[in-house]
Amino acid sequence: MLLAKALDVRYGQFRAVREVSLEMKQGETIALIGANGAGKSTLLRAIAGALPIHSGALLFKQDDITHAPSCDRVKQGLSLVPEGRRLFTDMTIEENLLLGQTIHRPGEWDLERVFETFPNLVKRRYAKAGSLSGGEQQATAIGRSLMSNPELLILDEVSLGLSPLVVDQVYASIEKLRDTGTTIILVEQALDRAISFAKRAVCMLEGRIVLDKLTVDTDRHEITQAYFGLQKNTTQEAS
Ligand SMILES: Nc1ncnc2c1ncn2[C@@H]1O[C@H](COP(=O)(O)OP(=O)(O)OP(=O)(O)O)[C@@H](O)[C@H]1O
Repeated sequence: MLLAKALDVRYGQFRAVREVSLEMKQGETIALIGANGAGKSTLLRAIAGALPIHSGALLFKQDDITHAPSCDRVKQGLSLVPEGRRLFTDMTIEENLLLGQTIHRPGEWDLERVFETFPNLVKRRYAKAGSLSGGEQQATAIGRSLMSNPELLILDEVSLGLSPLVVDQVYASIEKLRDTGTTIILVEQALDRAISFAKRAVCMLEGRIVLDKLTVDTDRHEITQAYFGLQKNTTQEAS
């Protein structure tokens, strides 16, 4: 589904993502792990087309999308739920959700299904997004992505700023998506949650991937070592 070959992403002269290669199959779930500043958001934003790729190649369903604009990537089925949600605060939940549908990708997701998946949004359907709680905003941001009927859903720090109870609710929803076969890349700071959610753990350190393993083949200790750069590179083919 996704193939990244030696991706470099830069801010001016600074290489925030360095020679990252990653292959992902349909239905797979990856937890992207790493310390603050490791390059996770930069990588996800480059995959989604929100940042230019300096060098390397990116293929989605075998099409070269290295330099494709983000709207074309959404049309092809790739959708990012960005860190910080980025909702239109003066628009209602329903209006924000409908924005996800403007590209008219066919599929099973529509307003009704989003409200079924996130029942906490039903009562707030006509409320302005700016007046929502953090959890409601997160559910709206995920719902807006789902409205584009994505084949690859990228979730950047979905639990950021949410209370533990609300995080549980958001995870219950995205676990449903995972279990129905949606391909997901997720950035999650809570290591235990990341490991239990995803089939595969990919850890970044200073812009590079330093560990890439199936979660059944690794453990908290090994990931923590990679997270802090305390062991030698354990990147391997996870398939
Ligand atoms: N707009 C920017 N301009 C310049 N440097 C940036 C910019 N955004 C991020 N960086 C730098 O790029 C590096 C990677 O940042 P990035 O946000 O991708 O990391 P991250 O792993 O997502 O971190 P966090 O967990 O804190 O969100 C960091 O050194 C950061 O300071």
